[in-house]
Amino acid sequence: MNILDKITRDKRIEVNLRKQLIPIKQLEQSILFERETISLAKKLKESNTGIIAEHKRRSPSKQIINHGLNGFDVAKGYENAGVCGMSVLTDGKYFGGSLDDLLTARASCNLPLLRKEFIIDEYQIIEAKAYGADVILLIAAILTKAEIKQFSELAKQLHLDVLLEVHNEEELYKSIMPSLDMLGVNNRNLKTFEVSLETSKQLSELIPNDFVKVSESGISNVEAIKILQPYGYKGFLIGENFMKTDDPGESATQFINNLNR
Ligand SMILES: O=C(O)c1ccccc1NCC(=O)[C@H](O)[C@H](O)COP(=O)(O)O
Repeated sequence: MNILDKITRDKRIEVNLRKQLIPIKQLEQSILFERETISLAKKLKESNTGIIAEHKRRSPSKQIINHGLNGFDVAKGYENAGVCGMSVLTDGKYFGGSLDDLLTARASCNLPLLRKEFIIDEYQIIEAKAYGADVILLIAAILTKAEIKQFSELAKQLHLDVLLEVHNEEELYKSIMPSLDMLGVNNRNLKTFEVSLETSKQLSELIPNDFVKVSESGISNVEAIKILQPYGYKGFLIGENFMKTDDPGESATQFINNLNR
């Protein structure tokens, strides 16, 4: 059983409980459900830097990254740094995140917010909208082609952008469909947790130009971005590199300043 199998096994139990606690009708009545969303894909297309900065407290590969930060400061700091969007991990068991982290980010900034979650049920997409997200993540490795279609079409009806994440060619081929906005290549091998930019390089030419290309994980310096931009990547998802510092916003500011130099 790999880490994604374990996470999705636990997620099914969690989502079934959540559905009983807060029915869909109640989510649909939340104030944020009516909010006009902001397109991350559009922001990335218009940007020269393309940074999506993540709120990530811990992870299966690194354990604790940073537990002591105030979510408000992180979101405000990222916004002041000039990032294009913010990713908020909402999984509790493996990443120490929560939907409260998403709400805090929503209350603190006007960035497009990605709900970084292991989505296996339509309920989580409605929940994402009700808690202020603008974008959802769909992970090809844990979904069938039919689920990717069903979930991405629901997201589009709710005016949410869709970032579809792949790790290899097979996942990419099964996923390409018009209801996606961004295709993300995850550089982290989920069996070994090793990260390699080669994954992004190798898959780039197989991604049709209709989608905004995003490279995810293991990006720890500006050089990595300079290497990936010629492969057509417009978005760069960075978590640990910013979150391991005492001031992720300041770290993102310095990173973007270096990128613009
Ligand atoms: O980060 C992990 O260890 C991890 C393990 C299993 C599934 C997903 C995982 N991470 C989620 C992400 O995709 C990253 O948080 C994101 O791409 C940022 O990565 P990084 O910049 O390397 O923190």
